[in-house]
Amino acid sequence: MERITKGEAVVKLTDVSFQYEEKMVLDQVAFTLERGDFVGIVGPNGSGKSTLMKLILGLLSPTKGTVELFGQPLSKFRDWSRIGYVAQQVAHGAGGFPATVREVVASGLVAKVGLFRRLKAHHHEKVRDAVERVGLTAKLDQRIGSLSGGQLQRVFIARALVAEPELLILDEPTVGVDQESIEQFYSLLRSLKEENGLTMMIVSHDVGVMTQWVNKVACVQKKIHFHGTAHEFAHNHEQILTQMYGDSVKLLSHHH
Ligand SMILES: Nc1ncnc2c1ncn2[C@@H]1O[C@H](COP(=O)(O)OP(=O)(O)OP(=O)(O)O)[C@@H](O)[C@H]1O
Repeated sequence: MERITKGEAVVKLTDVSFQYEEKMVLDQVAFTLERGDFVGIVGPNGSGKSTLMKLILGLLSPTKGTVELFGQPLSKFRDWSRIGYVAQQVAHGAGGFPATVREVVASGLVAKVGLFRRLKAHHHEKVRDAVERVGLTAKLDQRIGSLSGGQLQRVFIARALVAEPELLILDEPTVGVDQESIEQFYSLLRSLKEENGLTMMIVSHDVGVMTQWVNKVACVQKKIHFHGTAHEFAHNHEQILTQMYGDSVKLLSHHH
């Protein structure tokens, strides 16, 4: 598998518009994610963040414009194991589900192994390795219902990493995680990114914390209102957020 070198586009959206029936959700969006980026996506409720992710994951097709993944048009892209996805979780929604950490993480190999194939020894090795990378080796055979919100999120990260993706996409992964664990969570993401040479994209409403850990920020509300370094965002965030959210920007100020 040819790995793209730093600076090249892992994701490229050109002039992308998307509408659900009559409703225009994204309007002529240009967006590039370069290899090695850790991008935080910011925007109010209903501003099109999840839609942007679904377009990148191939779950939706643009009404207009083109999406390219690893230099290939979406229609030709096949190797989805290059992209890991951590879906939005309902807090502790998986609590009653009687699967162990090992089983949940192994389910991340479906794209590689096939749904009904038996896992081989080297697959079990990958599962143990992914669990170790998120620091949950001691919980390998515990049921996920017994874990805290923060631990559960790490299980989902391990599941997304087990197939060794190059791009990891996370949709509001800190919902249901307590404030103290959120910092640990971002710290883990950053070290996973560095150790594995990952490109990452994260949507989160905890803007104040998130923007301290990412290196780029993109603000989405139908269009891309801002796309730059986290440093540039930090210097202009009041202006950028007021433009998007109005007065509620004050809600964020206690983080700074
Ligand atoms: N399947 C659908 N059919 C019709 N409209 C939809 C559908 N999914 C989303 N929408 C609408 O599209 C808009 C953008 O939704 P999207 O989920 O992308 O926003 P978001 O920024 O991720 O929001 P949130 O922060 O609340 O998760 C919203 O107005 C939403 O109501």
